[in-house]
Amino acid sequence: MALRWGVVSAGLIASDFTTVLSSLPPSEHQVVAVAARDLNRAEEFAQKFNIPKAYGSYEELAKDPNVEVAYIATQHPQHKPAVLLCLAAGKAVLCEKPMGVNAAEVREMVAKARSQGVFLMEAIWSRFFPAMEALRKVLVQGTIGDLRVARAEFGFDLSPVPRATDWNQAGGGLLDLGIYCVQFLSMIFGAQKPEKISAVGRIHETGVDDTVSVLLQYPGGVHGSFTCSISSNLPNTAYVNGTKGMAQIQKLWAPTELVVNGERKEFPPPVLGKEYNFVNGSCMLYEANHVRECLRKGEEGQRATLGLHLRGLLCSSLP
Ligand SMILES: NC(=O)C1=CN([C@@H]2O[C@H](COP(=O)(O)OP(=O)(O)OC[C@H]3O[C@@H](n4cnc5c(N)ncnc54)[C@H](OP(=O)(O)O)[C@@H]3O)[C@@H](O)[C@H]2O)C=CC1
Ligand SMILES: O=C1OC[C@@H](O)[C@@H](O)[C@@H]1O
Repeated sequence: MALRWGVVSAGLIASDFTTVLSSLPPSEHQVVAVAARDLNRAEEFAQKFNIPKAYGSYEELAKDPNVEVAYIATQHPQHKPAVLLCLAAGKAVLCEKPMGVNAAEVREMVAKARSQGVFLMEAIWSRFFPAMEALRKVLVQGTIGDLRVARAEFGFDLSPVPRATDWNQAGGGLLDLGIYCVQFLSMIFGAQKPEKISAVGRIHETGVDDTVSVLLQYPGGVHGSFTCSISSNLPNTAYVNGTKGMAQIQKLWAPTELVVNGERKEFPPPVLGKEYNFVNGSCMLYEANHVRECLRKGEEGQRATLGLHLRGLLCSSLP
C-alpha cells in the first residue's frame, strides 16, 4: 500500500524530495498534502506536483488524517516545532538535517517520538546511497583490515545561501555541512563514543562558525577527524584507513563513487528525467524507500504481534 506523505514547507529541498516521490510508483508513495506558511505558495507547490491538499499552516497538515508521514523541510530552527507538532498528531516524521540545532532539541524530539510510539528519522540521506552501503560491506568483510583512522571534509563557498550564514537561521558550517562528516564518522565507528574531542576554527563575520576542524579520539587508539567550511571549497572526500588499505568515498554527502585499495566502483544516480535544486537529487529515493520499509515492516511487526496474540487467545480458548 502506498505511503502517504505530507510535505512541510514549500522550499527547495521540499521540491526535490517531492519531485522524487512523484516519480516513484504511486502504489508505493503518494504526496497527499503540502503546507507552507503562506497558502498561496502551498497552492502553487500543490499545483506543480498535483498534490490534492494545500494548507497555509503546518498545524493543518499535522491534523490531516490522510497524512501518514510528514517530511519536515523547513529551515533549521523551525525543524523542532514542526516535528513536535506532527509527532503529537501521531504522524511518523522524516525531518531534514540537522534535526535539531543542539543536543537538547534532539533529545526533546526523540523523547516525544518514544512517548507517542511513532517513527522519527533524521534525513541523513547519504546513509542510503549504494556507494555508502558498499563501503559498509567492505568494512565488514575486512578488505582494509583493522580500522586505524577515518577522515572527512566537506566545504563549499555558501556565501550565496542566506540561511548558511544567518545566525537567526542557525547558519554555520557544523550544522549544515559538518553534520555529514559527523554522521560518516559515527557510521564508521559504530556505537563507540569518542573518549576525547578537540576542535579549532574560525568565526564568520556574521558570528556563525565558518571553518572548523575537529579531532576525535576513539577507544583502542583509533581516531577520526573532519573539517567543514562554508567559505572554502574542500575536496569533499571521506577516507577510511586500516591495516590492509584504504577506502575513499567521493562527494561524501551524496556519494556515487567508492574507491577501495585503488579499485574504483561507480554507482550512478537513478535517472528519473527531472531537474533538482541540489546535487544527485534523484538519490533521495533511497531514503524515501527506507522510510517506507521501516513503516511497513513496523506495521507487519504489529500485525505479526497481533496475530501471535490472537493465536495465543484462540489456542488458550480451545478445549
Ligand atoms: N539533504 C540535503 O541534501 C539537503 C538538505 N537541506 C536541509 O533542508 C532544510 C531546508 O533547506 P532549503 O530547502 O535549502 O531551505 P529554503 O531556503 O528553501 O527554506 C525552506 C523553507 O523554510 C521556510 N523559511 C524560509 N525562510 C524562513 C525564515 N526566515 N523564517 C522561517 N521560515 C523560513 C520556508 O517555509 P514555507 O515554505 O513554509 O514558507 C521555506 O520554504 C535545511 O534544514 C537544510 O539543512 C537543504 C538542502 C539539501
Ligand atoms: O545538506 C545540504 O547539502 C549540501 C549543501 O547544499 C548544503 O547547503 C545543504 O544543506
